[in-house]
Amino acid sequence: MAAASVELPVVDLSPFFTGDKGAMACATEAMREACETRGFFRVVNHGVPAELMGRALELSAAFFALPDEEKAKVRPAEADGCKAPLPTGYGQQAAHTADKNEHLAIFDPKLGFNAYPAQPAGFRETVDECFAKLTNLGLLIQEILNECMGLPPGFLKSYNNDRNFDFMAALRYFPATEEENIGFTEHEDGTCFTFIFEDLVGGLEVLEDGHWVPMKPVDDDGIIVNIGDVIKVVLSNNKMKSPTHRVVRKPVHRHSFAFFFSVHVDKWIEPLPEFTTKIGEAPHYMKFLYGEYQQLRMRNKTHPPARREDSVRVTRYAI
Ligand SMILES: O=C(O)CCC(=O)C(=O)O
Ligand SMILES: [Fe+2]
Repeated sequence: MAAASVELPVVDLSPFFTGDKGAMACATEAMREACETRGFFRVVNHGVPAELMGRALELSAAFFALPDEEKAKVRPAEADGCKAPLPTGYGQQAAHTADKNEHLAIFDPKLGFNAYPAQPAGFRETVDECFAKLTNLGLLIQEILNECMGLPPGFLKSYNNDRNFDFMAALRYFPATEEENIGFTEHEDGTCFTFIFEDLVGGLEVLEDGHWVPMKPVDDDGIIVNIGDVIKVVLSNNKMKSPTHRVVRKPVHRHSFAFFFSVHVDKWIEPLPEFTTKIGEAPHYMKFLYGEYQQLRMRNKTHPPARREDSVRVTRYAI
């Protein structure tokens, strides 16, 4: 029997735009609770126009519907010399991997890494606008998380004030077949946190108490926030959750956008004193270089280990 779908806790961000201090405190508390219990929540009144997200999904559906030869042309001008930390442009998961999706990766437009399709018209402007709006939302969520974690004001911002490693992916999942339906294998995100917005097809699932629980597709213009390994597991020394999730495929194509709020690859990551020495707790992770972790995670995709349990996860650094 299929598990009942979960409705994520909703955090209304409007007080942060109106300046209502009491309501800001309530929203912060709701976010803290969601981060500590589940690591997934939904934000509404977040400042990213619903019309913009809808347009981005429509344009990405039109792009992914193009013939493969057309899509394959969307590569950075100097594919070999491109200094982007991860592959940019169009990509499809390799046939030998379990994941069955295709994607278009977008970095901050000002870095010059991006390749955009010529068709459909308006694609570039729309995704660039999404990137800018989601970056602003990321900065706001970072500030609220800073408060949730009880850190000195502005700590997370100065911990990593380099936004050049954030990126966004437009994703399309292929329809399920009789034999298999994995769209994105189970994983935790390696980010600080991730934003997801999607069409109404569904398929995102979260592992809770050993069971896969489907998430109801968001139909209220909300954005899903998913806490990642950096802030949650490591900086907070496991106080906050970095949930295990996956995407299962449905009878029809599914479209989504994921925005990854990340850190500089040269950043050393380790549990903060606020969550260890200052409270008399032993660190649960050793110090590691973010870029190394990211590269090992990429290898999970390009050279998947024979046994799923051998995939590199943040537990590699667990003490
Ligand atoms: O497409 C989605 O809804 C989720 C994708 C995801 O989990 C990821 O890109 O890390
Ligand atoms: Fe994910």
